[in-house]
Amino acid sequence: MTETASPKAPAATDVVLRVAGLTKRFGATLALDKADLALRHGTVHALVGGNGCGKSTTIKVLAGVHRGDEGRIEVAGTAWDVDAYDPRAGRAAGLRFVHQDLGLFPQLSIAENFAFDAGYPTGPGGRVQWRNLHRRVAELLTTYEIDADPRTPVGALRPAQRTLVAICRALQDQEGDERLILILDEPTATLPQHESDVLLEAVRRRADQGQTVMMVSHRMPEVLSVCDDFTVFRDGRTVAALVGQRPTEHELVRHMTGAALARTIDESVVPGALDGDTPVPADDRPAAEPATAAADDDVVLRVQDLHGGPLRGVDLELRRGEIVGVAGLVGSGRSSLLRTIFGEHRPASGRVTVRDAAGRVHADGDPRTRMEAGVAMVPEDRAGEAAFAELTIRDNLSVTVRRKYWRLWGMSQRQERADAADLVARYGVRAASADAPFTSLSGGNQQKVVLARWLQRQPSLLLLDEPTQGVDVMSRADIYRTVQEAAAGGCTVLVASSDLLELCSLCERVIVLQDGRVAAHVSGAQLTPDHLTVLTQSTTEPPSPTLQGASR
Ligand SMILES: Nc1ncnc2c1ncn2[C@@H]1O[C@H](COP(=O)(O)OP(=O)(O)OP(=O)(O)O)[C@@H](O)[C@H]1O
Repeated sequence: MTETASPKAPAATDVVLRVAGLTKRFGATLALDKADLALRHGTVHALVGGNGCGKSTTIKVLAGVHRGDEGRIEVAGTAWDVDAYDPRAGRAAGLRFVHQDLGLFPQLSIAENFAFDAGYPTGPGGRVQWRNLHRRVAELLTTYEIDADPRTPVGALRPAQRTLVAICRALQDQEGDERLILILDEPTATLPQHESDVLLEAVRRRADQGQTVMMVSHRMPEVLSVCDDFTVFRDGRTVAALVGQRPTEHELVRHMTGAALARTIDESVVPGALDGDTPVPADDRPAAEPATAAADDDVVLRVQDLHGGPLRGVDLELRRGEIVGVAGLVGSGRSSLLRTIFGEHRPASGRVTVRDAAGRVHADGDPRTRMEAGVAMVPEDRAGEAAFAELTIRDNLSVTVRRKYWRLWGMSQRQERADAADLVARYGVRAASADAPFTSLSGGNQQKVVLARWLQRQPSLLLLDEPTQGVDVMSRADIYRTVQEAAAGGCTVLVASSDLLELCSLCERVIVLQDGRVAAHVSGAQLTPDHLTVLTQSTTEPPSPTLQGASR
């Protein structure tokens, strides 16, 4: 395969969705630059590329959220110039979308979520025919092999089940119609490994039965395991269309980055992070010393018998410069642990002490006092919780270090601008300029900005919740490198992640939470994704396989 692998054009009769020469500008930003895409009937198609390369914009043009500037769209034989494209006609021709936020109402039952979309069946006098609704939804759930009762609230479902319910709902009006084309925007971004496996198996089965699926994902191993065809975007252009081929992860990354940058990543400080392997041969890892062996003045974080929310008696000690991971299923208490340490949640009982850079020990506090003590926290929902959407990228970068720009005569905008430009370059933020609005950034680039903002504070304790969710494979290597450099400089890092490979790449040791308790400490040769998968799922896992008959 060459860098701009000349696309092996799918046979015209096979193609059920074709995007040709699609261009889209947002002001000065050229988001799509004559991009092409062709989906073959009955295949799973991966649309991949770095943050900000135009994947979501393509989906949004197809869904009618944005109007394209130039190009053509063809769905099931009907073609439009983009300025005449009507998303309702696209839908009538078979396009169906499941966006990352799923658009489900967690407090409503599965059946009500279906009815919300398609309407409630009613009888004489407009009364809702609940029995009909439940029967119809139960049939659909059976077809999709979702092992759940239509009366179950969506919020009680496991994550992969929720995504499957959203998929099933999107297809409900014409279930079984092979003309439907399902478009999934990062369906597995928030799912732990075993949950994404369940989802991907279901997607694969649908394609084997004739459904066409396109998915966007930053997780290379998973697209390689499930997809038939690959389209790679770079800077808004199609740089490779790989039809019926099995590229390697390195080949895909080379297309995404251009060969020169791919070489840099190959030599990244996280060997193996692109290979889907355990990064460092397990036997070569130094076994982590038990935390209790640490000299007292070396302990930066001490958590003692912590209770509150889902947490049930957590004990933990982190030494200066350590990177420690937190693994666990959704609901195991990962995020609550980080938030309680940061002072956002008040513990019911127990104690959290933090040692600042000057060696002073601070007992429980709120987020403000924690920040003063040198603690930084990057939450999971960065765009929603951690960013100032209405401000510029520069404002978002400088907001935590504003004091340093004050001079006798006022703010030094020049210094602030120079620092912002430096951070934008260092973290590979793809933006028209640092003065662009934060909301104009792609999802992955928003995350890079929030991370950059906190890391520049040079915290003594850094709490990271899902630090690379939605971040492209190239930037992920940059982020790992930055975190490791911070740790080498004395920063202590506690990182919660559902990406077990990430934990093994980044951490010296990992604690496994189950139902709010520390179920295991893992380090040295034991620290492998497979072993962590077993530990996170053992004993307290709810019993049901999500899909009846799913082979796992
Ligand atoms: N509403 C908007 N206003 C201005 N610029 C935008 C808007 N939406 C997207 N862009 C810009 O268009 C480019 C493509 O963004 P897009 O969201 O399509 O990328 P993406 O490939 O989906 O990225 P990610 O993987 O980070 O989600 C980016 O430079 C982004 O900043």
